[in-house]
Amino acid sequence: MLASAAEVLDATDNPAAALTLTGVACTFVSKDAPDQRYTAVQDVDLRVGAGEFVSVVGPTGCGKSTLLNVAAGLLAPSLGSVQVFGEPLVGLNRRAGYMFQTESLMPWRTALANVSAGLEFRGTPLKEAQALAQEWLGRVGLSGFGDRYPHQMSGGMRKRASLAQTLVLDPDIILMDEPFSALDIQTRQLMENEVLQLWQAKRKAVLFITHDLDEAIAMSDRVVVMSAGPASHPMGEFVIDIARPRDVAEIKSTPRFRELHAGIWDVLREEVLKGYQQQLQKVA
Ligand SMILES: Nc1ncnc2c1ncn2[C@@H]1O[C@H](COP(=O)(O)OP(=O)(O)OP(=O)(O)O)[C@@H](O)[C@H]1O
Repeated sequence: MLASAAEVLDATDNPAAALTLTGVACTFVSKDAPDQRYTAVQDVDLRVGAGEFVSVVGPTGCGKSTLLNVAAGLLAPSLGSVQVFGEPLVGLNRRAGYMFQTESLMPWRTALANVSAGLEFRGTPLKEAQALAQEWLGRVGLSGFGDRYPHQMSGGMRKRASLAQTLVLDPDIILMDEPFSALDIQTRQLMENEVLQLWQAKRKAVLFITHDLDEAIAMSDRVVVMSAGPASHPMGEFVIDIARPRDVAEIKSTPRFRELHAGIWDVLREEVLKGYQQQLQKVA
């Protein structure tokens, strides 16, 4: 269901927002030719409520990762502002945990040591850090694998360990950039269901970036559709009114899922085609 203007306004005013981007623009300046600029995103208003699961979908290169980097505090916007639980974000977003597409595990550390690393860096005593890491390895189904090094684990196991590595720090906001795109479809569905179960138990705010509209609908409370770049911005926002708990594989065959998919794809299709044309022009 396309969110009404009143609903969006109401959400923006809600003081419980975990993350609020207001009027955000990001312009990149070419290192070799400073007069060449590219505005990836512009006029972006985006809000993630406390405990809300929001996905951002959009054509390739539209600026999804750029927005996540802004939310993480890794990239300062050229214009606009970011608020975290009502406070202006300055520097790194310390209330957020990240899970990116790329591998985050340190190859020289075991699974257990990888999961405990963040706590150790924060100054948690080693024994306590290891106990918490072991607990989280159990939650992601890796109890017996704490002594394995990343190269001794499958892709799915490494993703599980990365998930534990992110969640052990108990962040209030979880930022995920296509975390499961490298996995085969079965493993991916298992991981998606596991993330939903963990999220349901802890109800953190999640900003989830994905190319995959099915995944966005299956996981989220709300799906935000970005326009094709340059100056990409949200052009549609859909409330996913499908009951939870959900099984991501099962709900895809329900009439409501298909209806939502058709509605969102209607908005997204043209932008995907534009984005694809732009990619071709860049290559040519
Ligand atoms: N540091 C940078 N310097 C210059 N241009 C950049 C930089 N980071 C991103 N861009 C450009 O900004 C645009 C948006 O990139 P971004 O990676 O955010 O898009 P995306 O939607 O996440 O892409 P994809 O869907 O392919 O992962 C792209 O055209 C990219 O080339």
